[in-house]
Amino acid sequence: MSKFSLREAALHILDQIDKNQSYSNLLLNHAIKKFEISKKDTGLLTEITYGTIQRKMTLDYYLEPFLKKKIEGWVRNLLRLSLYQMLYLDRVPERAAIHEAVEIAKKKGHKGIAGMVNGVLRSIQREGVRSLDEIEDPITKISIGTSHPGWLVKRWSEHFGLEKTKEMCERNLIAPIQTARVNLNRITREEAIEMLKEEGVEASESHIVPAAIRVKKGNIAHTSAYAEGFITVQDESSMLVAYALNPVPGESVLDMCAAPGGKSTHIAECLNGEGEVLALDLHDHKIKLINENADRLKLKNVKGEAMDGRKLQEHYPDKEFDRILVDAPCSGFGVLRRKPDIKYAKREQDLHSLARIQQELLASAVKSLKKGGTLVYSTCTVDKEENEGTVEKFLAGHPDIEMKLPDNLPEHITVLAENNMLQIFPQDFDGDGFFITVFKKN
Ligand SMILES: C[S@@+](CC[C@H](N)C(=O)[O-])C[C@H]1O[C@@H](n2cnc3c(N)ncnc32)[C@H](O)[C@@H]1O
Repeated sequence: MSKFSLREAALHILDQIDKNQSYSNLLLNHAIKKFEISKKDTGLLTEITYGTIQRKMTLDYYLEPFLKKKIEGWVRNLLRLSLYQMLYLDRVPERAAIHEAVEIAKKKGHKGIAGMVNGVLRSIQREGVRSLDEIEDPITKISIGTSHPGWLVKRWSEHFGLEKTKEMCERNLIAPIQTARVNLNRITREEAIEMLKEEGVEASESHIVPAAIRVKKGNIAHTSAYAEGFITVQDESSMLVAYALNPVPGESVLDMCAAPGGKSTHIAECLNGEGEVLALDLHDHKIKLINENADRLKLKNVKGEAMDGRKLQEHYPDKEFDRILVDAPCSGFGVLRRKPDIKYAKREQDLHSLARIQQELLASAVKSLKKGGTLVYSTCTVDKEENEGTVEKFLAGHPDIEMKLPDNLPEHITVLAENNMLQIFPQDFDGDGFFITVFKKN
């Protein structure tokens, strides 16, 4: 048995995020190994860690009246994760959460800290927390109530209105369902569901995306159906991108920002072995991920190459592609349910520089697109500057480019498009927030 408890592991992850700004998902996998967390405890560790990050600002609001002085570092994180359990986890008794917190405080600090942690948590247990109704300003109320930085809530409410912003912020606190793409060249969805059932995973067909299944129980990443390449873990919104690109067997396709290869492999599946996908990303270690994914799925027509997409013509001066996907680097605000730390790490000025890179990538892509070819621009974010803004600037500089409504998406998705641009919100159908636009070169 590990000599570290799962709450110590959770605390370690929270501290690492503060110190190194590392990503929670990577840290979690690392901590499970480092602290030898059992399979049984992994679920609770994930819930406590993600939940505490998700609700950090709300927890701080509740803690504030009980703190006599400013507390930072590991002690604040310990208070946050303990309060999270007390307020949001029915299956953890309050006294167990407090007892564990005091034990950790004794082990990591000294008697004084343990006494303070005990005092704060017991007072909250006795007196309860203050109401969010004390906050009058509506933006601040959403910001504190759903733990999204004030500048982001303000920006979103200017872009989408207060109601939609509130809905999105609330939805961002709910864990997403696990979905997978079935490699329809090899098996049907029914067969995939049957295979998974034999391995203890319960899944059903998605009514949103034709290749998708939704998991109700179990983890598909540990099944042989996954290991042998029958399925790929992918969000439903993300799957829509390859549909929008609509590649036809025999074509040559460029995926300009491809790692870890979720969409490159989907495109290759659509090509059914006829045609090629050139999958670029910046560094060799990322290309390795694309190649591993393609190998697992037994796809022979994906070629990974480390390259800055903005320098494509230096490497391939004469090559032209039938279809190009620019699934651009972005702020990632559509995936806050999976990567909650992003909302605190990003600053507003980061979005301006991302928008510049997105425009440069599109400008490079279009140079290598055949006449009559299709270009798709997508992001996993919900932001007008990076999405509509980037598209408008791109169109203004490229009179030979025309935007069109994606014509290969299910109708219940196409209706969400406005001015031919598709912005999916996490509350639309439980998929990630995504933006998809299709262009034609005349
Ligand atoms: C949204 S992710 C791509 C996800 C991928 N399409 C998938 O579905 O698995 C964006 C990727 O763009 C890459 N990237 C950033 N700047 C780039 C550039 N100048 N050229 C090529 N790739 C770039 C990042 O390394 C990152 O892997």
